[in-house]
Amino acid sequence: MSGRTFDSRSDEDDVRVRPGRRGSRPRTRTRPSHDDAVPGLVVGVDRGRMTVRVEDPGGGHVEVTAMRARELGKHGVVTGDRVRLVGDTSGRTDTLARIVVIEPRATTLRRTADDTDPTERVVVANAEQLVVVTAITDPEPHVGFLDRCLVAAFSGGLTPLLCLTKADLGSPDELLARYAGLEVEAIAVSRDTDLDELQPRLDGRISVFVGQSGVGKSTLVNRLVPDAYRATGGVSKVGKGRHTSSSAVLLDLPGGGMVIDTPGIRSFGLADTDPADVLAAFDDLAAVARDCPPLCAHTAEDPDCALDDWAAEGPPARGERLASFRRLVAAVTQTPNW
Ligand SMILES: Nc1nc2c(ncn2[C@@H]2O[C@H](COP(=O)(O)OP(=O)(O)OP(=O)(O)O)[C@@H](O)[C@H]2O)c(=O)[nH]1
Ligand SMILES: [Zn+2]
Repeated sequence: MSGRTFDSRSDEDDVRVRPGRRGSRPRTRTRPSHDDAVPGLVVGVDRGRMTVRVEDPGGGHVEVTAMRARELGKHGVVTGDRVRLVGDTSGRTDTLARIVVIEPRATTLRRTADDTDPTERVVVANAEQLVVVTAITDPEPHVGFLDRCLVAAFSGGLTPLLCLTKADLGSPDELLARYAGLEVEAIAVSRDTDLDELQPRLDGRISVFVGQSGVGKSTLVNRLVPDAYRATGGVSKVGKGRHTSSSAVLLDLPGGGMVIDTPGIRSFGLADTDPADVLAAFDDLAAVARDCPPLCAHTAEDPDCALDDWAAEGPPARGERLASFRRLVAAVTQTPNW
């Protein structure tokens, strides 16, 4: 009698549906479905080890140490990523889980690694707001840095918020005037006054804080998140606090919401960002720019840029807004002065 015996399954049978629960998805050897992988939020990354927050059945959460599974290929995992884990997700000491899925990112904060590597990399995922911390004085504001931060926010889908520190040392008016045309929200704070204006803007949202050295960012984060233990005043941060890596760390605000502090991220080099990404963040200008000639780069040198007519025909505020927009577009192509 010819025909197949029970032992003569084809290779295909091996990778197709195994008999099992009705309605279950086909399981294949090559592409595991990860239906049973556990969801988590990456709260810190340190030399290839991720700290991932996973809900526990009791309504709290545990922090699980995890590595990236090889199947993710080149896809990096960053703080703020929503991921799925397999393996030991108990969070017990000396256990290690594997990250098998990185969920699509709602926003991305990108920058170049340093002045020798011109590739933009994602440094934080899924933050809603970019809080750009700058001192009114001591150190003097670095406007190129601020402009590039704003571009990074606009092009990555984050809402920027300027936080001007050391308000006890000077007036914020000059800085504020510079950003008036952009309609970017700004708040002045100082170490000795309350944070009543800032706090409601952070509640319930994920905000990533960036700032150059000495601006008072650690002082501020410590006040917002009392158990953050960020080192201040130039003291080394290594060994202080729960997370000791130099990468971005996610911290819970007592009133709800989260802060992502970025101790190792003090500059923003942009390389792959396109001026069109900046334009997309300015609804009013983008609508006008539809009348521009093809290939118009919307700079002051483009002779028929529709934005020039729009500014000339309206109140002076339009001119300020256009000038600010063009400054940001120029910042995209600037070589950063770190
Ligand atoms: N006058 C004044 N000084 C402040 C204020 N906030 C912070 N400082 C001082 O500014 C210095 C820098 O503060 P940090 O909080 O360490 O600044 P940082 O931005 O974290 O800088 P790094 O520690 O280099 O990362 C410290 O000497 C602080 O005491 C403020 O509101 N007013
Ligand atoms: Zn144009």
